[in-house]
Amino acid sequence: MPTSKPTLVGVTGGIGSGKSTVCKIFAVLGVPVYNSDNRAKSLMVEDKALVEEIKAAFGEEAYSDGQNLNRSFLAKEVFSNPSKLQKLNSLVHPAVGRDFASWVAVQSNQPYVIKEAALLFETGSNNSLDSVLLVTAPEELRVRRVLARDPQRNEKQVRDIIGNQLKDEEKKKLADYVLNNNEQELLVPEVVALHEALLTAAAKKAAKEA
Ligand SMILES: CC(C)(COP(=O)(O)OP(=O)(O)OC[C@H]1O[C@@H](n2cnc3c(N)ncnc32)[C@H](O)[C@@H]1O)[C@@H](O)C(=O)NCCC(=O)NCCS
Ligand SMILES: Nc1ncnc2c1ncn2[C@@H]1O[C@H](COP(=O)(O)OP(=O)(O)OP(=O)(O)O)[C@@H](O)[C@H]1O
Repeated sequence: MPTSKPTLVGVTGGIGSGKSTVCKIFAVLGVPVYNSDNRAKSLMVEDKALVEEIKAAFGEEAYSDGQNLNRSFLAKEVFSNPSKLQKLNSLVHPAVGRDFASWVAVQSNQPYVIKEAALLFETGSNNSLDSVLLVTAPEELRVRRVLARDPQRNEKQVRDIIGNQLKDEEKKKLADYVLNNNEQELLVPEVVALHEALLTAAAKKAAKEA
């Protein structure tokens, strides 16, 4: 039954696991999805204080024409340099956290909503969610998918990104649900089954709080 405060579900997974694909199916089922990666990129352009902090830390080159996020420059800077990545994370993640809270505040009458993020356990933001679904796939399949999807990245760059993310074995210990997106099972029925489980969990939580 819909509540005024929705249950908060995280969907995470390493690069190329298929979490965006899974979230597109949840969205078709009517579940509101907050895409942290996309929102982060918007905030890195729209949030003036954040823009100034990024320019101060990474130089004017972080923006092409002074205003468009220079993603390829930043990707080269941070994904092969953990301390630079940590610096960028420390600027961007608090802004995303505030933006997500404002988004949740206007999601009334929803049983549950989804926060999709490449990094959830790594940032500790799982602690403010009710449950987390981890999407996994074998690493070699993930690398192949990303190289096919992102022609601008080479294999070393993809493996560097993987190296900056928590390993699936560690994430599995922290996740409430795991979806193995290894292309051996049909994805849509698996997401529909998870949707039903999440609706049941949200209804139980709402009944307890009523
Ligand atoms: C460095 C940036 C500009 C590169 O942009 P680009 O379009 O090339 O890559 P994209 O954002 O699509 O990221 C590619 C993949 O890398 C992984 N990734 C992104 N940010 C991070 C990070 N901080 N740590 C580890 N992996 C990351 C994700 O799996 C992601 O899907 C961008 O990734 C970024 O701003 N990252 C820092 C902010 C962040 O942490 N965003 C994600 C969570 S809010
Ligand atoms: N079950 C599947 N069958 C076939 N292709 C798939 C499947 N799942 C994902 N893909 C493809 O693999 C690629 C990576 O998937 P997706 O973009 O959803 O991953 P992601 O986890 O969101 O990655 P990133 O962290 O880079 O944003 C996409 O091109 C997608 O179409």
